[in-house]
Amino acid sequence: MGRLVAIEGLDGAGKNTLTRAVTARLEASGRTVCALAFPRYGTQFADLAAEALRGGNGDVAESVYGMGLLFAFDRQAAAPDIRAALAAHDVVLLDRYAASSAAYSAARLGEGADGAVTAWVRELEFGRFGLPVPDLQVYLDVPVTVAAERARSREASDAARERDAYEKDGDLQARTGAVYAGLAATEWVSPWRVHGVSDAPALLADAIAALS
Ligand SMILES: Nc1ncnc2c1ncn2[C@@H]1O[C@H](COP(=O)(O)OP(=O)(O)O)[C@@H](O)[C@H]1O
Ligand SMILES: Cc1cn([C@H]2C[C@H](O)[C@@H](COP(=O)(O)OP(=O)(O)O)O2)c(=O)[nH]c1=O
Repeated sequence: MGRLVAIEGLDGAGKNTLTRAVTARLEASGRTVCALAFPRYGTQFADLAAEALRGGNGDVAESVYGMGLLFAFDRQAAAPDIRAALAAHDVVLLDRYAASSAAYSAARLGEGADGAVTAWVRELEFGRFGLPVPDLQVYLDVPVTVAAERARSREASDAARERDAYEKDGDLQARTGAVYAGLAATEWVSPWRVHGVSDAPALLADAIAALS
């Protein structure tokens, strides 16, 4: 049975880049790795959520809990794939997982890491839906200004990566970062590790290798 590790952080923090570096390092040490990313674009619930964040699907995006349901259904639909990946690999790396819903939803509502919506996400996804609990959650702690600049330059170089409503909202990103720090400090759902902006990916890969 593999170890489940979720990489969390702001838009443009470098989650995808870190996931690839950690995968390469773990594979070089002989471990098998499967990487999955949420939202799972190209599948129904993820596409509904992405459209909503770009002004589609009526007033869905106005509802914090409504968006939380779409992202949660996306993960519920992927649960069989996560379980299959855990059965076949040493490590399954997730680029965003339930904590993304907790952080962005609490930030939108002006709540903290210990507020009502983070408890709702936890109960919905790990209680009612029975999603696999991560062995480790990683907060990629990058200053909001750095993450925003990376997201902006990515948008400029790739038309397919036009920033959505959350990505364009600097205040929301700052509040989301604060909630993530709180989730990590209180070990929301399972153990957390904070990965700093100048920490080497190898540090994280070695910590993940030590889990198994
Ligand atoms: N450690 C880093 N140093 C400099 N640039 C980075 C670093 N990590 C990521 N980037 C760049 O920042 C942008 C966003 O990175 P990405 O991994 O796609 O972020 P995320 O998946 O968190 O949205 C990309 O253009 C990427 O090349
Ligand atoms: C997975 C997930 C994402 N989000 C938010 C974070 C992002 O602002 C947005 C889109 O996800 P993101 O990972 O940024 O996708 P992209 O590949 O377009 O960069 O959705 C949630 O609010 N809850 C979730 O459960």
